[in-house]
Amino acid sequence: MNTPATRDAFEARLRRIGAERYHDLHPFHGLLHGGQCSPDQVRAWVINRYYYQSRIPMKDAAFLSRVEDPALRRTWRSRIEDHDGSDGNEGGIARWLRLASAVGLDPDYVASCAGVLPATRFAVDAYVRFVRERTLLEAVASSLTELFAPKIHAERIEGLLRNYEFADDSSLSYFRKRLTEAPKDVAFGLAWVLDHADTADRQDAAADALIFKTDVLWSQLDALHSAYVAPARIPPGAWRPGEGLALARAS
Ligand SMILES: O=C(O)c1cc(C(=O)O)c2c(n1)C(=O)C(=O)c1cc(C(=O)O)[nH]c1-2
Repeated sequence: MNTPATRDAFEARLRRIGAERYHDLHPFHGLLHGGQCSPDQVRAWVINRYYYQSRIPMKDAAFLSRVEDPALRRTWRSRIEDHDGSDGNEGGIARWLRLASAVGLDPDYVASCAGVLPATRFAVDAYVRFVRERTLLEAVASSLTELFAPKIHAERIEGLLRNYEFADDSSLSYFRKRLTEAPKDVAFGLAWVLDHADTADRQDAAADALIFKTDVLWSQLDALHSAYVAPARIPPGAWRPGEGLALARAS
């Protein structure tokens, strides 16, 4: 049997996956953060990314339903509240819909998930299914893309504020809040994975789960780029510019 890598070497392997494959490297993020997206391209991103946001608490609920350890459940359940809200905290989904309004979309339209690209659905649904069906180690490891998220959230806040009129403290509050939520989640998740990936096979499985998750994120941006960046190829049934606008702006 292969001997496992040391804790430090294994952590370095996970971080290398992020350095090579995380979606901060995707050209669509370059366009978005650099101010080169049209209002409709920003809207398409907001609509499709909402689908990811809306499924995150569902995948965390799927995870919780499989955990037998009350201590692990107690720690993990705050992830659901971070998105769904709780007393005194409006939650990430409501904050995302504030962003939708700020870019001129009807939040009810966005929340309906009508117009989400088929490939976005396939990728995101695959993530929920992965967490429901694979080992707990693979499920936790797949959330570790969040190791790399604070950097992209900080870049996004800075880039959107600099380049787009809709961007202000209210419309970007989702990302500002994630800057404190994500590090707490991921510190726990990383320690848990390092503790539980105690054989070479388990380390390989955890690394593969993280790679799978980088693919889930990358595919969503591929779908957006293909549909909405010239030469745009919007699939049948997906959002078309002019649809789902807030009434005041549509007239
Ligand atoms: O904006 C981003 O690039 C980004 C990436 C990720 C991620 O790496 O999966 C998450 C988020 N944001 C995020 O806001 C979020 O709540 C979140 C939860 C999770 C997860 O897998 O449980 N990832 C992410």
